[in-house]
Amino acid sequence: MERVFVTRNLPGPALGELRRAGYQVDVWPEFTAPPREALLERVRGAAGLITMLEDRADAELMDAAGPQLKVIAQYSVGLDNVDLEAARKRGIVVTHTPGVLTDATADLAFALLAAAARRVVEGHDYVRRGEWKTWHPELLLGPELHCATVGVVGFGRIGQAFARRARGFEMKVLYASRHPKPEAEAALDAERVELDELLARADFVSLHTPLTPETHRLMNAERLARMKEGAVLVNTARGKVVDTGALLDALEHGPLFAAGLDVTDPEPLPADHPLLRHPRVVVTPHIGSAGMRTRRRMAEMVTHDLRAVLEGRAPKHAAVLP
Ligand SMILES: NC(=O)C1=CN([C@@H]2O[C@H](COP(=O)(O)OP(=O)(O)OC[C@H]3O[C@@H](n4cnc5c(N)ncnc54)[C@H](O)[C@@H]3O)[C@@H](O)[C@H]2O)C=CC1
Ligand SMILES: O=C(O)C(=O)CO
Repeated sequence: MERVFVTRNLPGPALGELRRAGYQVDVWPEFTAPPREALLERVRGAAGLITMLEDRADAELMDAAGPQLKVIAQYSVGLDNVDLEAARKRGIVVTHTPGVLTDATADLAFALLAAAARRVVEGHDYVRRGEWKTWHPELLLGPELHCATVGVVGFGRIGQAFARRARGFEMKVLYASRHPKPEAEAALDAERVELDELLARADFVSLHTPLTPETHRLMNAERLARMKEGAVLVNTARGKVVDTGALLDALEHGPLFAAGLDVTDPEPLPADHPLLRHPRVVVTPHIGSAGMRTRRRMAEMVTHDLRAVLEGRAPKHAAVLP
């Protein structure tokens, strides 16, 4: 019986189905990720791994698993925690979950934009503190969403889905992308511009690139300083795409009005982190894809692809096919 190690429990029936199909499914029982030593120990002898954020799937892990390891099925679309080259060299297939989580993540990005701009969390805290004494024309003013200009950085699946939501609010869409996207441009009446121009013109900037050496700290002090006065930054990509210290500085002394962050650096963000003391920073704990239906479908995708590899068929969502 082939063994599969799963680094956290998954919602829905997918793991039960994998067991019924004859696999020995070993699930890490805790809510937090396995510590490194435990991870290296538990992967030993596995033919397949289901990994996710916080699991460093590198050469050391692959070698600790052993030569029978055929597939790493990553329970996310982002693959920045997986060493794809190491997998390729060892003949290990890597799969992931593109597409299925696009709408859930775009929904959350838009929710963060609305919450940060219109001060939803700040307003809630204000009421909870018992400070709501009267209606006042100057209470908690924020920038308008409708008819604003939004800048989308990384115009792939989630970036375009976010832009579709922005169009529903009659926003003008600018995008920065390595390659032109003429079809999406036409459908969304979007304008491709250089990143610096986007930062100078957009009222709201939403980040949707993968984390790569090129996008690491893409939003550094210099770029944050180029943003429009009163702008709002939304990050549902990866925390390391933004320089956290520079972000705080841009909020306190620079042009930024507010930020909505689903991903942070560091991540998880400690409760005493200075970002959480800023009244106009809204943080969610990396829940972009956490729609109930989405997370079940992600579980189906990883288990179906994992079985495909172990049973000699082609997986549908391969990032590495040696
Ligand atoms: N917060 C969350 O829970 C989630 C976060 N994500 C993050 O969102 C990312 C994007 O996901 P998808 O849209 O599905 O990927 P995608 O591959 O469809 O889109 C990414 C786009 O970014 C572009 N890009 C890459 N480097 C760039 C650069 N330097 N400048 C401008 N554009 C650049 C790519 O060409 C591509 O068009 C994932 O890699 C992941 O890190 C994804 C899902 C959930
Ligand atoms: O899919 C991803 O990349 C995530 O961050 C979690 O769904």
